[in-house]
Amino acid sequence: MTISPTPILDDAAVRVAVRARPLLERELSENCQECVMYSADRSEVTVGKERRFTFDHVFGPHVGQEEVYMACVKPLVESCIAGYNATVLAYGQTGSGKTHTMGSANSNFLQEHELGILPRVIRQLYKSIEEENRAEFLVKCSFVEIHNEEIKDLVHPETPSKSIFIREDANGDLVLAGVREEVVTSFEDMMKFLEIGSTYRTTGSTLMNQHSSRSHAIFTIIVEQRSIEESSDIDVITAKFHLVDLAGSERAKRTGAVGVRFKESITINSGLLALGNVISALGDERKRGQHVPYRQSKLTRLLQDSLGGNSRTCMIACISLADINQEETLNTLKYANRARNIHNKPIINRDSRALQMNQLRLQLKNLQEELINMRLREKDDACALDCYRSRGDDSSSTDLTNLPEGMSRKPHRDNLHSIQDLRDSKALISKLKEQLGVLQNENTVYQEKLEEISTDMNLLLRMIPSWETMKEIAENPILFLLAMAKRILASTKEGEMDLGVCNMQTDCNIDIVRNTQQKLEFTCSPSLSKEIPSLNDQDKENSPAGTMHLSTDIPKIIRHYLKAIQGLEKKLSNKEQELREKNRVLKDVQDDLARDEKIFTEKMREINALKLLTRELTVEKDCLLQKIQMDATIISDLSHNALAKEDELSILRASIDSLHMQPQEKDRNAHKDSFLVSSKNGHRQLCAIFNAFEEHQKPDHQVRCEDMHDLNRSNINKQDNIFQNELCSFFSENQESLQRPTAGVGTKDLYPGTESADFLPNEEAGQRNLEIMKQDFNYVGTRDVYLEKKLREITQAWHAEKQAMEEMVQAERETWEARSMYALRKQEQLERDHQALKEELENTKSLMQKAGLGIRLSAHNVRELANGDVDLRTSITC
Ligand SMILES: Nc1ncnc2c1ncn2[C@@H]1O[C@H](COP(=O)(O)OP(=O)(O)OP(=O)(O)O)[C@@H](O)[C@H]1O
Repeated sequence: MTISPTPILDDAAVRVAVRARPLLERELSENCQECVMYSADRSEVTVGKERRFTFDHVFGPHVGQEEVYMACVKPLVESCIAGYNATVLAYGQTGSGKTHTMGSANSNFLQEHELGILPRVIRQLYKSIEEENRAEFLVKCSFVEIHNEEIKDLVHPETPSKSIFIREDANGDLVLAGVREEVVTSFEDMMKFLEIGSTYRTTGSTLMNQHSSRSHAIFTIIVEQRSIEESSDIDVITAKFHLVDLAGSERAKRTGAVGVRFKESITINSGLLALGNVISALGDERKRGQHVPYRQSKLTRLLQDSLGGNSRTCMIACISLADINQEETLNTLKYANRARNIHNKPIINRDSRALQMNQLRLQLKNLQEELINMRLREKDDACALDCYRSRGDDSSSTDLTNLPEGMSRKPHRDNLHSIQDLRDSKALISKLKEQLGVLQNENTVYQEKLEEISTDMNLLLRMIPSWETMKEIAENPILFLLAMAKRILASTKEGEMDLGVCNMQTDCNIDIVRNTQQKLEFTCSPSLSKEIPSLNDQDKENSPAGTMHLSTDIPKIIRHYLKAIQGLEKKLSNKEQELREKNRVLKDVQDDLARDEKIFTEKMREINALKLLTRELTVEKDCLLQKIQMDATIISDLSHNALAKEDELSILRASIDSLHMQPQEKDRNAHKDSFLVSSKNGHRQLCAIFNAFEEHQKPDHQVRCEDMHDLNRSNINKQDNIFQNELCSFFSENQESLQRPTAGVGTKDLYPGTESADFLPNEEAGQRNLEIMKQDFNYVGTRDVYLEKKLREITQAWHAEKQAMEEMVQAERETWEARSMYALRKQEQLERDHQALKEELENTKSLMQKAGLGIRLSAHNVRELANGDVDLRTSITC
């Protein structure tokens, strides 16, 4: 297997890469400019002029899919094969290239260089599995989306969202209950799953992206591997690889989201906001150790391990280069920058039971090796003795110089001892052989017991969820558990005691045991002293064969017993350590219980606070409803007014049309309004005055036509042609300056009281004439001009009023929408919080229940231990 034994990686920080996509055609046609720059070493990115950020990788618009994959994701696939969880997360504004980068859409029609991360991961995974010949693999996958805070199984779309829950399993890992994980055996099959899932993914068209993903998509690959190597010390390893394509952050104004899209937009943004809160709680130094709000949304709960947990994680922040997106780009980079400070705790996910079995297997192997070594040694010794004997039976004439190498060359007396030693060794070897056999038996028995215990524990774990429904358990759960525990204890103890007796038979000389028993009683634990009497029963049968001569064997026996005592002391210290361990576990459980109680109280407080908030919100909602009602009335009044104005306008239009169509019908009697002049318009109005008077046929006034375009027609000062010529040229030269109040020509004659201005621009006189005329005329101008002006004024006023009204209606509508959305969001948030709290409460309750039982059981076992009734190995904790 390719697994390194190091449990925790040095580099546990979340790695962050930034990828900028090139300008799209739409952006080019809008003349967008690039507002992002990158450093040559591909580690820095600058937005606008000032904001500079550093990341693990910065990919410009011309970097291809392959390069992004190799730099960011390939190492994660490798570590997944090594047993670590991994996550790749694409984040960014809508239309910034997340789906393109992740390759989470259908890849069937793409060319090799266009393939995104997902197909490449799948390909590499199967390649690595094929190359790996030291383990067998089982690969499973699932594909889900979170849309409007609901989880959907994309591979099995018929699964109702309501039956999908996020849960913690017995190991504390998060699992998606209700989502079916498919076993997949080849690259092609997994690509098929990806294709099916992406077909069912919720997408929609917005102004910013024609194929916008409206949900967060999570593709999970689970790799289970089992060692097929004899020497391997780890048996089963499981790693999860999450590939997450988040929905894009967006502004409804820019995407043009209304109705369903608008609602989606709100849930997308609130999911991303919750993710942002988690990132800042984990990444902000000042917030270290504070509560991380993983439960704020389903997305954050699902990604709990990926951010701050057991996973190696890489975030790819996708950005757009276009200056119209500068603000969003800046926000994305700030978001990503915070994620860089998150430190995860990745570990290899080993199966603890498999590990235990492995250790037992290893123990067995060591014992077998020991046996082989002993046999070899025995062989050598026997060989040496034969050699020694073959040199003569008379021990006194033996040539000791020819003894085999390694044998004693001491004096004869010592040699006799050596022979005796050799015999003893032989006996010891055979005893050891027996002991080894017994140990092997013991090992087998242990394994069987262990399996029994794990079966019982599994049964127990399976039964816990249906705890309350089973009558006999519900009536007395503790009794039930104790009965089970006793059964296991009894069976294990039986084997244990038998084995203990065997051990002692082979280890000890019975006579000596009797002699030293008293001494041992002072030094050994109650359980040990309990073991020794059992030998007394045996010695009666065994003593003839087992008796030794104390006078000759004392040093050996003492050595032997010292060894036995050491062994027993070792056992004792092991048991003491186990006891300490149990006490520690007990204390932990008690602490856990206290903490759970505290959490429980806090949760109750939170629930009460939430209830209060619900009441307040209900009141607020009622107020909002009232306000909405009022707003609706205002809007309908305003619409009414607008309709009335519309009618008024159409009447006015009709009247002006009738004026234009039937000029002969003009009311000639309304002369007060019909021939008026504004001298502000210069000589043109002079004409208008005279025309008007001519038209009006005022017989008592001498009408003199003063049209300056036809001065020859004028009979004023006709005798003075020179003056006329001068006047003519004066008008043509001073067109501009005449656009000011000018004295009316001959107004003295035309209208009594006015004075002649002698055709010269005489502002004062003109003004005076005008004032005099205004006293009699409401309006100085012709009737048509007057009506048109009036209409213009009314229309303008109406338009202004209409615009104001529309703005008011719009403002009211926006407030109304905002209020409704706020109320909706609050309600949803509340429901979510409520649900999460309920779940947490359930968890806490069951934890407390379990912890309580654990304490009682542990306490029970500790008491038994103290009385020396039970071996710690058989004690059970929940
Ligand atoms: N690196 C790139 N090179 C070329 N084109 C790209 C690149 N990244 C994105 N695009 C193009 O930009 C458009 C939008 O990309 P994509 O749909 O992946 O955005 P998104 O971030 O997933 O948007 P949403 O959040 O709305 O789903 C697509 O047409 C895609 O082909």
